[in-house]
Amino acid sequence: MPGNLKTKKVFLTGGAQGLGKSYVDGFLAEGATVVFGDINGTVGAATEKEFAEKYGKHKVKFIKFDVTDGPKFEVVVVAVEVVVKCMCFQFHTSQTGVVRGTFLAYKHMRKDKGGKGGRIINISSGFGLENALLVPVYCGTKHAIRAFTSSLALAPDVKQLGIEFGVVCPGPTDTDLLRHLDHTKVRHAHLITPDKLAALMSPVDRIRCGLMKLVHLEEMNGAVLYVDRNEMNFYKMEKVNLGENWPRQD
Ligand SMILES: NC(=O)C1=CN([C@@H]2O[C@H](COP(=O)(O)OP(=O)(O)OC[C@H]3O[C@@H](n4cnc5c(N)ncnc54)[C@H](O)[C@@H]3O)[C@@H](O)[C@H]2O)C=CC1
Ligand SMILES: CCCCCC(=O)CC\C=C/C=C/C=C/[C@@H](O)[C@@H](O)CCCC(=O)O
Repeated sequence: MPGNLKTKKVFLTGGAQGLGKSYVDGFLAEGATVVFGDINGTVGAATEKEFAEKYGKHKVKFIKFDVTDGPKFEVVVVAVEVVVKCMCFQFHTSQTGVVRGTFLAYKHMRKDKGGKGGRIINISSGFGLENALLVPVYCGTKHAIRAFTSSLALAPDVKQLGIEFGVVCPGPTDTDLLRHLDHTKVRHAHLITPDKLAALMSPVDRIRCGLMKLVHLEEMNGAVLYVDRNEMNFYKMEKVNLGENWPRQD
């Protein structure tokens, strides 16, 4: 359980804007030191400046990188661990980045290899829990992220290694992703008008509250949080995978 975050170092990806930026803000507000990466150097630098003014220069650092760039990702994760030697959270915006980043963080945090343990939180979506006629590819990647992370949480040695895995599944949220949705790429786009979509969105703060609730769980391993403007619930994965984990433990 992280308890007081003042001594914690948090690492996030996709932190320049939108939900990632809001998460950076949430951790900084609780006193953590945050390193965040993003592919967008201009917006990332502006976000770093904004938070450095609000929370202090030494509390926040931005690194421009693409989560699909393996070698750079490794350097970033290693650097964070070496510099701060403490727990690490991470968030990703692409599936390749999620898988690679999760294994890198796992490798550097595991206690049996000299790490300090920590929590790895991946960002899925409400579409990682249900099907989505309009965006099947996106939906498939979000299911993959959710299932990948929940499957890692099943490992019998996680306690011993000091690592916990959790997932956040936000509902529709007011960020550029939805505000600037390219309707030509959405299948059967007539089924949802921009007005209807806008009415469903939560403010980013609402999702950040959910994330911080997950972060403060006494035991986080295996937690899957769904949060939208009306609901904030932890789900048991049995609901999604029909009650079976493979291989079965009977
Ligand atoms: N906005 C929404 O309704 C929901 C969003 N999500 C998820 O939350 C996450 C964040 O989404 P939003 O804040 O809405 O999007 P956004 O588009 O506002 O922000 C995404 C950030 O990720 C960065 N990024 C993109 N590709 C990158 C890469 N290869 N390497 C490093 N950084 C990269 C972008 O530069 C940007 O700063 C995504 O995983 C999204 O699928 C989940 C459910 C709902
Ligand atoms: C319970 C509902 C929760 C929904 C939360 C979300 O994740 C909202 C995101 C909704 C739409 C996202 C669309 C993303 C689209 C682009 O990546 C686009 O290029 C998709 C390509 C088409 C496809 O996925 O098949």
